[in-house]
Amino acid sequence: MSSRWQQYYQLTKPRVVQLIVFCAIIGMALAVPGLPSGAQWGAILAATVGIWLVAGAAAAFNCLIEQQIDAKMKRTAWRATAKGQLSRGQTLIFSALLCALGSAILWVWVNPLTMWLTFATFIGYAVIYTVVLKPMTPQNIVIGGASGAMPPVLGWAAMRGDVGPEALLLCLIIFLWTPPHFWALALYRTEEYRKAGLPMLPVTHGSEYTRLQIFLYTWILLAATLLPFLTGMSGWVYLVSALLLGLGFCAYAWQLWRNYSDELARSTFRFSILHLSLLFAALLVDHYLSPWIR
Ligand code: HEM
Ligand SMILES: CC(C)=CCC/C(C)=C/CC/C(C)=C/COP(=O)(O)OP(=O)(O)O
Repeated sequence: MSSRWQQYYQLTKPRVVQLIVFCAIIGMALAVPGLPSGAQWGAILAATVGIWLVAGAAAAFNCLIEQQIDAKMKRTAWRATAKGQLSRGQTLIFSALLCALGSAILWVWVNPLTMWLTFATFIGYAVIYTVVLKPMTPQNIVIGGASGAMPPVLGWAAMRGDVGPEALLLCLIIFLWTPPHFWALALYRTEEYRKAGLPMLPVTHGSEYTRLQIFLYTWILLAATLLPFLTGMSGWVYLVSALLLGLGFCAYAWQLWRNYSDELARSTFRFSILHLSLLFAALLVDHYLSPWIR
């Protein structure tokens, strides 16, 4: 890829968006009983591409708004917007084009509900979280996390044309997962956030309080991840996976609370990504295996 394309591509925060799209695909798979039919495969493809583009647009818009903040933090200073390699105008056009193209795909080949929900998610992250909440309150990622939690709802809406309780349950799981995911990172990046003037929880309330919050959230998250089994939505394969992953996350959070080190915070952050990826993979495997095992 030429370096200019690479710069634009990196603005879409590809790794984060990959997991977001994966969670949306699981939402789609769970909305269809059994294997999808020929026509459903078309909708799955269109919804995947549409959600991918709009999520990438939201990430690029975030880079546009945070150009100066990104330039102050080591983790983000390399971004083309922060370095001045891409102008505000170029970034705005790029984000608008991705958003328009993704929305059009969702409107034409999926359904209007999915388009509107995806657009609302774009506004939730790019405007409400980035512009309003992030510079204002240490609860920024708790409230703003609602938009990052939407992908299973978008996937479900794409296949069913409605918002089912099953999808809302998956949304709740990502919503509760987000605080320990982000605060683990914020713990070993506290000084960077302080310098950038952002009121992240470890900056405003200190390390120990943040670690306690992480520990409490991992337990609430573990309880919430049992709900798909308890409501009959998923089977034993999912339950065993959720218990192992959830207890693993609680164990990391306990260690982090009692014996803090930056290295442990980094490992906890990495584990959070593994946790969500495997939990959603387990939902998928369970969905196809359960009819044979029950
Ligand atoms: C408001 C909600 C969220 C916040 C504030 C947040 C924050 C962050 C931050 C700051 C990073 C960057 C780590 C780095 O530069 O090393 C990151 C990485 C990551 N996040 Fe999140 N996150 C949120 C929601 C999500 C959601 C909903 C997902 C997926 C469903 C997700 C998946 C990931 C992944 C996969 C990475 C790793 C990226 C890489 O390895 O380069 N995040 N997150
Ligand atoms: C339409 C749709 C599905 C949208 C999804 C929205 C989206 C991309 C959510 C992911 C959240 C995310 C990248 C947080 C990074 O935090 P940050 O922005 O504080 O991180 P930074 O410091 O790296 O910029």
